[in-house]
Amino acid sequence: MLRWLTAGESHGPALVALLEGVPAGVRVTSEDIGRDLARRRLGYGRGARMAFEQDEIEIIGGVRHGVTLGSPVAIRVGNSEWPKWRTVMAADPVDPEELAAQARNAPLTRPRPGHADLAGMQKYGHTDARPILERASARETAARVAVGVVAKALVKQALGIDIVSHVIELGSVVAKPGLIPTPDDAARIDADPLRCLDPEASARMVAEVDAAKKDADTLGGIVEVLAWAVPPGLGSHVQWDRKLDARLATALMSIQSVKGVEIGDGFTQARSRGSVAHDEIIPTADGVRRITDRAGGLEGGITNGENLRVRAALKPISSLNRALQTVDVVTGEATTAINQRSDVCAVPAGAVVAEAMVALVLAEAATEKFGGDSVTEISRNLAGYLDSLLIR
Ligand SMILES: Cc1cc2nc3c(=O)[nH]c(=O)nc-3n(C[C@H](O)[C@H](O)[C@H](O)COP(=O)(O)O)c2cc1C
Ligand SMILES: C=C(O[C@@H]1CC(C(=O)O)=C[C@@H](OP(=O)(O)O)[C@H]1O)C(=O)O
Repeated sequence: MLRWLTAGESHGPALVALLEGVPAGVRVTSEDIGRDLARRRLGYGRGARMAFEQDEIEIIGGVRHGVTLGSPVAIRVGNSEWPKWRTVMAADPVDPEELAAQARNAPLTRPRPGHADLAGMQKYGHTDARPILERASARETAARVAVGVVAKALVKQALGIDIVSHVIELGSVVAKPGLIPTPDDAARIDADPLRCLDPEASARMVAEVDAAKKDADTLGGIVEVLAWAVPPGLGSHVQWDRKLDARLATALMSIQSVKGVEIGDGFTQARSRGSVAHDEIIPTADGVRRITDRAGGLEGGITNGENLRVRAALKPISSLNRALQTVDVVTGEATTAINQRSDVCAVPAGAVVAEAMVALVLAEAATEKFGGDSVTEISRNLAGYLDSLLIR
């Protein structure tokens, strides 16, 4: 069983991630992890913090000389800005006078609508949003991307699966419909400021970000993730929590600011007649294939041998310079929300995080089906399974 957890606060010394159940023989290095963490920092509309803060990566268990051992993989993503927060975020008690002298320790009593601030303060009994926002922050997604790199390497090396993502909508701009990125498009997508495959839409997205920034406003959007060469048979129809579509939806919905998930063309399918909603099956020299890809490669909670295609909708960032109405939780008075530095738009970064989440779900499902002790064993079991398929 593959399982993972993260820990750490946004302005703490580091994030850590622990991934257990990784088979032996996956080739992965700190440099590979650094590459995806750098991709997560990019994207037009990200705030100043992305430029001055560095992720300091250290693999602290489970890998030897660039190859996984089969033991738990532990990764530390250190935060280069920690010295500035050493007192405010200290784990151990600090001198109260020293703490009081820190401007950045001033209680945050004006919760932001749309962030975890107020609900978290109510739930955990705080009148300062700091203890909530530190963990709610999407800084945590750096740890997910770090373990996602291991999951991507596992599914690529054991099963030949490639995962790509792109931005298909940003604010009111919609990329040309039907653009399906292949693994060969990955570098071109990364080079685009919005990670969009449609250059004309990308230019309009840049203008939309500029306009939102000028208006002290923020934007959301929709990302799509594709997994190429997924074998049929991952997931299962037999129980709610074994269905792969449900597991993907949970994983994607858990990303900060994601409010909608779509499997394939799910919402369009719902508005269509059955005769044009499904992917008809035809015999070909390469085996049974689908004429279209509306189901996103999933039927009955099981991969059907076509490419996997899922989408996640991110709401606009909730920290606005044009601050929204709120209540000061100490005085009870109406006021405006905390309006500290923030991203205008984090949709391109959200796409990179979504890739990691899809990789983690696929890695879990693949090790379930094909065994989880070594890459060689998984590949051999996959080959045997494909050879023995009654219907191909
Ligand atoms: C990559 C990424 C970056 C984000 N950056 C910000 C930000 O700078 N400011 C902000 O208020 N919210 C940001 N968010 C969204 C908040 O973390 C999120 O809205 C908050 O944790 C509440 O969770 P919810 O929106 O899922 O309900 C970001 C989300 C992602 C995925
Ligand atoms: C640090 C990251 O994203 C942060 C996510 C975030 C939020 O509220 O989610 C708020 C911002 O942090 P701050 O309020 O300190 O400027 C982002 O910079 C990151 O992605 O590495």
